[in-house]
Amino acid sequence: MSKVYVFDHPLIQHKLTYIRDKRTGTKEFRELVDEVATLMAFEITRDMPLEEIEIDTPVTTAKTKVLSGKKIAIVPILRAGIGMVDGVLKLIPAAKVGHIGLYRDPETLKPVEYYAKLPADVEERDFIIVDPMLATGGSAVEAINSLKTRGAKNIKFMCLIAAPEGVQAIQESHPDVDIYIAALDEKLNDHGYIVPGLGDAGDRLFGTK
Ligand SMILES: O=P(O)(O)OC[C@H]1O[C@H](OP(=O)(O)OP(=O)(O)O)[C@H](O)[C@@H]1O
Ligand SMILES: O=c1cc[nH]c(=O)[nH]1
Ligand SMILES: [Mg+2]
Repeated sequence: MSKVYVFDHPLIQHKLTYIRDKRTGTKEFRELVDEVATLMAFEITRDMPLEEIEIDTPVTTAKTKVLSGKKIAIVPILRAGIGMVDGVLKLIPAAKVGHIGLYRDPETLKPVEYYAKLPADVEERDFIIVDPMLATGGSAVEAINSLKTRGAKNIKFMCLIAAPEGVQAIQESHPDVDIYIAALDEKLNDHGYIVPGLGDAGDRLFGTK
């Protein structure tokens, strides 16, 4: 069963309040999403493997630790996931970036894939899928399917706000994928929007509404 981690650090909660606020404009919304993505990346990398090396400090020789060079790929679900990429790259600058293009059909709420491009060495990489919203879970489940079909084995899913329905959908379809969220909201409304949520993440990021 997928584990669910809620990163409710005070800084994340504070920034999320302004992300949710409908008075927050595009520029500030984008900056805040970027900042929260960085803070979440700090938490999500806690289990990165280390190895011991020996170095000379100005005082003595010391055995100390460095990252053991695990290969990471960040995969935003287009469009809204793009808003989280740079924030994660600030902490994992050597990561490769793949893209999965999906939109949710407004009538059926089912995801429609229109693009996929991943790093060539898919099987050797650990993937972090990023998308601000996990609503019905249709897009996340489809993005994970898409990665697995192309050979990905180790996948994490990271979002800002999740609905219980979306968490359940990932857990049922992909119990090997752990879920990292900043807030678990109450429910979905009749249009499949998260309540209280933040509205349409893509539109708020890119100023398209
Ligand atoms: O869990 P679900 O019910 O599938 O909904 C979540 C998806 O909906 C939004 O994308 P949207 O379809 O609005 O596309 P956009 O990013 O291009 O705006 C969001 O960024 C997720 O990808
Ligand atoms: O609340 C929601 C649900 C899906 N997609 C969004 O951008 N917001
Ligand atoms: Mg959208």
